[in-house]
Amino acid sequence: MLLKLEAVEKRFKDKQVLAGVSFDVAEGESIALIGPNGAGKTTMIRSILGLTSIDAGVIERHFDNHKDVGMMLQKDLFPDGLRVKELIELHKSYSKSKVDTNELLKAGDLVQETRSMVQSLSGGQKRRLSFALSLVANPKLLFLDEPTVGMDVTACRMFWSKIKELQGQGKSIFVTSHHLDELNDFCRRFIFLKEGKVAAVVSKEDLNAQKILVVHPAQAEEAEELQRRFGGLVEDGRLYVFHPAEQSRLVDVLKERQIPYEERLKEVKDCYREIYDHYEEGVMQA
Ligand SMILES: Nc1ncnc2c1ncn2[C@@H]1O[C@H](COP(=O)(O)OP(=O)(O)OP(=O)(O)O)[C@@H](O)[C@H]1O
Repeated sequence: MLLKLEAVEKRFKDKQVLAGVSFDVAEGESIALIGPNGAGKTTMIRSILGLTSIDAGVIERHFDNHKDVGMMLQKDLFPDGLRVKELIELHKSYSKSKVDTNELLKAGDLVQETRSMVQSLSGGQKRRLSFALSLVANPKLLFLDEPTVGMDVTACRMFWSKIKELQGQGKSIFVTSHHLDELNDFCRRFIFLKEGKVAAVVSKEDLNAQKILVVHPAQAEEAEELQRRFGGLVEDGRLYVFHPAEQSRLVDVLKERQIPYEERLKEVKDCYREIYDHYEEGVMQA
């Protein structure tokens, strides 16, 4: 066990952000922390890292915060007046790291930017530099808070391929992102936060064992009528039905009425729909 949270609470003035959060993380696990804006994901990461105090509960850390942890926080804050390679070497000197600078430049896809001034980098390049810096100490545990914000498609692909390589080396990854497809592909366990509590913990195995039924009626009214009878969520004229018993009852009706539908494996975004009653990529509000 690498990390264990028990009944963790955090309040900002009269706002209860974490209201009794418990879960644990094993060595080598890749965990996604999911929730709408303001759900408390960053607060939880900052609490785990000891960057913010908690009001109640226990956080057991079976790792050394200085030696074992790499992190990409939401804001990329770098000192002025340094070139990319100089900043990497400065970080290496802090942690007495023996990791090859060229490997770090490659991990952040920054070989072309080696001599660029850090403040002249684009938003996506700064994110990639943060990622390279998170790997300086060859950490066994990585905290990545919305790592791919600002990265283009190629950079995202390279980033996740590097994450896969790190997973293969047995590193533990703890990541938040609003891009649920990325999390779906790369994480093994998904923790959903709602109203300060863990609303659900879902494993990849759980997802692979569950189906979702998506109904495409010609008329929105028909989707709503079916929702009243069989439950689920109507979104963009489609009906998503989550519960197996309701799904099989509904399929009979769909066949009878010749309404098109698809059955597919459940994905992280379907869990999001089920838990928060809505899902729209990139526009997730609490
Ligand atoms: N330092 C602070 N002082 C007061 N309130 C804060 C502070 N930090 C966070 N909050 C509040 O706590 C709540 C949770 O914020 P947090 O940043 O943890 O959410 P999040 O899930 O990471 O959101 P996002 O997806 O937008 O990054 C928000 O209502 C936020 O306004």
